[in-house]
Amino acid sequence: MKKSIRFIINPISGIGKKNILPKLIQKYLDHKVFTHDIVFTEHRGHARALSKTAADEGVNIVCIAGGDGSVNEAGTALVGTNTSLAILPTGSGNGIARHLGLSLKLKKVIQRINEQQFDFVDTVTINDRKGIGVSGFGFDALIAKRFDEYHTRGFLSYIKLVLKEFRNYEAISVVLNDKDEYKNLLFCSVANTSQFGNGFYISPETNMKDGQFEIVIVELPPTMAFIGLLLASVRGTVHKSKYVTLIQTSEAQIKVKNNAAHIDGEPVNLKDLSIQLKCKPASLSVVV
Ligand SMILES: Nc1ncnc2c1ncn2[C@@H]1O[C@H](COP(=O)(O)OP(=O)(O)OP(=O)(O)O)[C@@H](O)[C@H]1O
Repeated sequence: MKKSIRFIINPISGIGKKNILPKLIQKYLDHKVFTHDIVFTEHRGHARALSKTAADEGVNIVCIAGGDGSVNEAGTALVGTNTSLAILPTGSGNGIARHLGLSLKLKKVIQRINEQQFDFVDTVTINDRKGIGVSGFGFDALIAKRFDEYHTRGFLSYIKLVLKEFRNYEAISVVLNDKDEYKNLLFCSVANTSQFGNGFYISPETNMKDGQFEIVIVELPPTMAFIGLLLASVRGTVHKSKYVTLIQTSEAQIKVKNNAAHIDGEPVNLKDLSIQLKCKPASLSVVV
C-alpha cells in the first residue's frame, strides 16, 4: 500500500520563491511509493493546526517546507502521534535541518524522502510549550523578536540586526535550579540541536538522540570578543570560549527577570518567569 505524505508550505519563509515547490514535488517524489497533497500556510500557527489535522487523519508523513519556526509548529504537533516529520529547508536559517544533516537542495531532499529512512529524536518541553532545536533568553530572544518585525528575511538581515542590536544591549541574569546565579549574560540558550542556523553553532556537540539537552550560558563580552565569538560560532569552537559555560542535563529550572524568550527562533512571551525544562527522549519521528 502507498504511504501518504502531506506537504505543508510556509510561503513567507526564507527568501526564495515557494511556488516552484509543487512542480519539484511532482517531478521528484516517487509516486509509486507515495500519495501526496500540498497545502500552503496562511498565517502564524497554521502549520501547527494543519499538522495536527494530518496526524488525526492518519497521514504517514507531514513534510514541512519552511524554517525552524515552521518546523517547530509542525514537529511539536506530531509529538506522540504515528505521523513522521520531513523537512524541506526553505527558511532563513534552517538550523534544525542543518543539524540533521539534510541537504539544502530541495531536489535532493525530496529524493531522500523517497528512501523512507526514519529516526526518533528528542524534543524539549519549556513550561507548556515544546522546542525542537535551540531556544533561549536574552540576546537571541531579542534578535528573534526584531527579526520577526523586520520586513526582509534571509541571512544578511540576521547579520545586520545582530551587529546593530549588540551595541546597545543590556546584560541579563538567570538563576539555574534555584541555586546558581549567572550575571552579566549576553544570553542563555537551551540547545537540543547544535546551531541557530546558517552554520552558527552554539553547542556544536549537542546530540538530538541522547535524552539530554545543553544549557549554554554566554557572558556579555566586549565588542571585539563578541566578533571573536561569532567567528568561533561559525568555526564550531564557541563552546571552548572563556565566555561560555555549557551544562548538559535532561531537566532543569531557569528563572529569568524578563519573559521575552524564543523557541526555535520564534519570539514568545512566556507566562511565567520560572521555566521548567524537560527532555522528552525519542518523542518525534523524523525523515533523515
Ligand atoms: N502565510 C503566512 N503569513 C505570515 N506568516 C506565516 C505564514 N505562514 C507561516 N507563517 C509564520 O512565519 C514565521 C517564520 O517562518 P519560518 O521560521 O519557517 O521561516 P524563517 O524565519 O524564514 O526561517 P528560520 O526560522 O529558519 O530562520 C513563523 O512564525 C510562521 O508561523
